[in-house]
Amino acid sequence: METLGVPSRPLPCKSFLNSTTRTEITLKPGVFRQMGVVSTLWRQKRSNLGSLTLGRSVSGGEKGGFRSSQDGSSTMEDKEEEEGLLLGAERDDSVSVVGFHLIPPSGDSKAISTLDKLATDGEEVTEDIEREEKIPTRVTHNIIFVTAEAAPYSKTGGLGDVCGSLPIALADRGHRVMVISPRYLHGGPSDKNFSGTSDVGCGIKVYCFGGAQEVAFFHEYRAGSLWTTLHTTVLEIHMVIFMVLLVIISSGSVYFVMQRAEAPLVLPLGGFTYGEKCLFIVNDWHAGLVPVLLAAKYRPYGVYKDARSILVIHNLAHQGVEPAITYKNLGLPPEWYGALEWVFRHGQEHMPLTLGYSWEITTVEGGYGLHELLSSRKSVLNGITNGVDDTEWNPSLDKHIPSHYSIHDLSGKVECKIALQKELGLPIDPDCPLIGFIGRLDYQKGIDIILSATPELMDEDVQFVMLGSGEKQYEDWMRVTESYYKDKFRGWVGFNVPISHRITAGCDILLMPSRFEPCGLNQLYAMRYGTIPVVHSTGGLRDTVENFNPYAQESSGEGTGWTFSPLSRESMLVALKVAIQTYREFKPSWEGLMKRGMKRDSTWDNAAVQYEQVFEWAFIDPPYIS
Ligand SMILES: Nc1ncnc2c1ncn2[C@@H]1O[C@H](COP(=O)(O)OP(=O)(O)O[C@H]2O[C@H](CO)[C@@H](O)[C@H](O)[C@H]2O)[C@@H](O)[C@H]1O
Repeated sequence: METLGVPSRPLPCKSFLNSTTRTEITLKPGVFRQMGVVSTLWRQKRSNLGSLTLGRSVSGGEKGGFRSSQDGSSTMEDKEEEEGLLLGAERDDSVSVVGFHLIPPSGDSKAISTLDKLATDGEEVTEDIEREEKIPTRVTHNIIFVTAEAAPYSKTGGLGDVCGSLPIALADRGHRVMVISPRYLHGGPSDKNFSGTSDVGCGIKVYCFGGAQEVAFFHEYRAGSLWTTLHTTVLEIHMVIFMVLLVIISSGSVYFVMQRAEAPLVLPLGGFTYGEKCLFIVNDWHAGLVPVLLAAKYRPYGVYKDARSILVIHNLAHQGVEPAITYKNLGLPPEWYGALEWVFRHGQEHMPLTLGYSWEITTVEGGYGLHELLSSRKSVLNGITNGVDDTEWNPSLDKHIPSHYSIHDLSGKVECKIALQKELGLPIDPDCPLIGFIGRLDYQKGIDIILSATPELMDEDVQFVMLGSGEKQYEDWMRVTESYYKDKFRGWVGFNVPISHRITAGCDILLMPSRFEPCGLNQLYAMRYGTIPVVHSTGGLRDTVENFNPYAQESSGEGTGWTFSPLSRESMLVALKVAIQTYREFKPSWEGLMKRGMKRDSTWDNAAVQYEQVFEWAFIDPPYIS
């Protein structure tokens, strides 16, 4: 069998960006979710710099270093770079490459060896660390997150939150974690999110859409510990932001570039690479080709033969459906077409859903055409509830809110409410129930239900604030409604993280009538802030919000909010009115609701433990090799 990918001799590694001229050519803010992407792209006049791609063909492979070929294949180049660090392969007993070490260009024998540092084989047992409250990690892995968004670098919704927090939680549990995400530059203030990253010094070339896409990697090492008071584990997490340097023909190709799986093999992060015995966590459709690439382009040549991949579905409704020609443009082997072939059916309506999301997506209503496929894979389909990043969403530390508070002293919450009313120009009235909504303005979030119920809701003595952006019809509706109900309604059109924190802290009730909700984060944040969720009983909302029962526990009550079903204007209004009445007339019950929500254990560490269980299962079966 031809073996590709991992050079047996030192691999050149040098930045494309050194000694080059960059010209900014395109600027188009990304609408990541619906595929309209693209970040700022750079055109580069390149000098004769080293490059690397891996792929199927090995023509010309008798030479030394890698070089790319037009069909997406890889060849090796004999020209070694005159400057820069070289990488030497390290192999385990089965001669599989498990990592690389750095060799100075001079060939100095004092190369940095990784053998004693590198945890690549997924079998290493971590040392017993003093963790009083955490379930200890049994096995550590080299984990590669591939994602279109990762906060704080980029975020348009919950995907950014998860991929900003879960990697840190896993790193804190002893795993070596890398996050690969695009470097979106828009020429606006958000560009500064990337200012802490620096050029790794390794570029690769990816052939797709009929041309070479030159990719540079930027890196930021994030150290620290979420649990510094409990123990002193040093986090090791590498944020790898890549930048595509040539014109992208198709907006989706930026995601394809993101998925080319060379980064663990070529990037000498922290002095050594991740190696090929790693675990890819690929998120949503943007990263969905990684398992296909592993199986079709790497494993047949012995590369990544011990790697595993896990697809995390955050939202099945968005699938990045492309015309068939895209497959050819990606340069994937024709025999693998069947792995991707699927015809999108337009116009599917959602029925109200009643059980957890991992079950919902195996049904006709929730599967968006993939229910049969997912049903056939039920044995490897698991549902994990997201967590709350305590460094970001914590009412006693939150840098975005005017007063801090905790379960032991709630007085700051009313101050947050008053400040919010002031900021929004609403009448200041700490006793008036203040209802909030935060989210994308689209069909998933049940905005149409809110729209139909608002006139009746406005008959009540309440205030209502909505923060969101999305479909223009709903944005327009928010503006009109605000001008109509000046003393009661505020519609903040836009994406604004600080305001989202102040609404979460200042409101009494958070409304989420989502048509479907894979997990949902805002209800978790709300409960953490003593804000009572009123939610449609679906997916993750149903899993996380416990319906209020005032008579339980010898009349001291139980539950953390209200869940209503079916999804209709009427049932939502009933739930809201009961919540409003409870707020006004049953203060002790309300405080009980607040405190139970605030006490909920929603740490990312909990979720990370469940992910580790899935990792364990993923490594039991051998990977598919064609
Ligand atoms: N206008 C605005 N301004 C500021 N912040 C805003 C905002 N609109 C939304 N946000 C923020 O974006 C995030 C939204 O996360 P959600 O999980 O609620 O929904 P989303 O549908 O994006 O995520 C998908 O992925 C996540 C992650 O798995 C699942 O929880 C979810 O069910 C699934 O639909 C929250 O942090 C929220 O505060």
